[in-house]
Amino acid sequence: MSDTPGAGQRPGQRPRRNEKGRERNRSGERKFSQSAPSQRTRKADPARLVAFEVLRAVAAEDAYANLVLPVSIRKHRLDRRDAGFATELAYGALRGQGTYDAVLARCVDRPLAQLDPAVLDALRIGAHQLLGMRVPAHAALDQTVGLVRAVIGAGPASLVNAVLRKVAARDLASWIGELTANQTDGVKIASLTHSHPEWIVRALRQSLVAHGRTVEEIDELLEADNAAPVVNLVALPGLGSLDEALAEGAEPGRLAEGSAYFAGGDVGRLAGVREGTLRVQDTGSQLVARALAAVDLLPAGPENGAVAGSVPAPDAGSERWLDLCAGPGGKSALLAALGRSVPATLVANEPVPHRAQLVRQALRPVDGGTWTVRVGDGREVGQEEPESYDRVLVDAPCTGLGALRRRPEARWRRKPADLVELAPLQRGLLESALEAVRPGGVVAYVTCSPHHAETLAVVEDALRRRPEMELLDSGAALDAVSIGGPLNSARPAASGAGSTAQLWPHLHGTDAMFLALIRKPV
Ligand SMILES: C[S@@+](CC[C@H](N)C(=O)[O-])C[C@H]1O[C@@H](n2cnc3c(N)ncnc32)[C@H](O)[C@@H]1O
Repeated sequence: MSDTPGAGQRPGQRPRRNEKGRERNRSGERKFSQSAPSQRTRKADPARLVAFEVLRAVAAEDAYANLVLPVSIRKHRLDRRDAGFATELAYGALRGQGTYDAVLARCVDRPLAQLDPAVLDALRIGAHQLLGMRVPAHAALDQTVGLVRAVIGAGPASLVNAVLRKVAARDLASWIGELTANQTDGVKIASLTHSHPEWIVRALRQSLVAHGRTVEEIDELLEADNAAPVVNLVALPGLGSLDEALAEGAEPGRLAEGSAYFAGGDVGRLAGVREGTLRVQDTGSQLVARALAAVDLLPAGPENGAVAGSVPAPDAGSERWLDLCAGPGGKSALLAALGRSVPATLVANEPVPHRAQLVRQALRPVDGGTWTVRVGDGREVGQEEPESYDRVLVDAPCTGLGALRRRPEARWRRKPADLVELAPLQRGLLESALEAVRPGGVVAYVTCSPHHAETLAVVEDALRRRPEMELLDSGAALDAVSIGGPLNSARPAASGAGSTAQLWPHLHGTDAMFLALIRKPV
């Protein structure tokens, strides 16, 4: 189905979309509207308007796309198909911004920075429909120009029309060929081809090598960042069930026990999700939490009894667990549920009050009395409660370079300076965790970034400062909780003892989670 008058649809009529939210293209050819400008679409298609609002909020208000998108979808009362189309359009335009801006720069007669930012966002939305989605060219043009006419004005609408016609003259492969024709620098080529900032391409190439992979994998890794991730679910052990999700078409997870992949749209319609016993959580996050919960401890000596303080007093024989950086509580909820059968009590620490509230909400389905939320700086816990915990998770604040596929705008917002700012915090948190863990207990240092500076460099520094600590075989610990066989994620330590582990979107279909398990000697 097309949405131009000549193809059976009146101006302003909403385009029809198929089950996946894609607009239908009867002929598959690229055609433009033959109607006079006065007859063309004057109203904004609500799905495109939603995508446009998301891009505007991201650019002008520093908003997070995943937070503003559902609000805008609700405001414009999009049905499921239109919501799918708006999501693909907004996220795709944000992810593809680097490549699309390079294309647009070839089609606009002035530097892009001199365009009205709203017009530039509309052009990005048009470019993604033309180059990244299979929207018929006439529909992409007519509807995007209609959007601009309705929300920005007639003058910009003509500019957008002229520019998008030039964009539509080639397909994406042909544009990339054109953009990279005279390039010899592999980083620049990958950056233009896969729409990542050059510094991130460079950092991810180095990360692959640092974690024992090869630089040749970079294209696959960057491609994986650009694919919309399927929603991963976890049923809290002993509390939740996958049955309803599986009945709704979810597929059983291939790597983590109790997990599933859900491509069926809004998870909020699942009762388990509403109750909090079935949670959206990346499989990589599930695996690192499970690895910490399952890894062997050494028995504490008799003099190593835990200090009470604010920690819930456990029964004799039970364990005390600490999640040092808990907000918004995804891993806390899984750990607390896993701890029920140990039994273990959990302290979930988070310094940001509204995030601490999210942790409480996440923990609500788990029996009260087995967990507490501490609101404070994790760097102080080690001194306040030395040698108090059996297992400590440090899911450190990081750049999130391993979760770019989930946060479409993040790659443009992150800066190399963030690494410098985060480094002392990451080191301070790991140091505090190593203080807080009891002899024979284990600390898991985790990031959703594979960047050398926030993974290996932090762990190697800590082990240099405390050579008595034992790096465990973190790769084997992940394999032990994998239901899909060995993950091949280990990087043996330079010292020869133990390994760190790194998961990858292009290999494991997970976020690029890093894990180092460190045991304190008895
Ligand atoms: C990567 S997130 C943790 C994600 C969480 N573990 C989950 O699975 O939902 C890092 C968290 O550390 C928190 N944080 C920042 N500074 C901190 C500090 N000084 N001490 C403890 N946590 C901190 C952030 O507010 C953020 O909520």
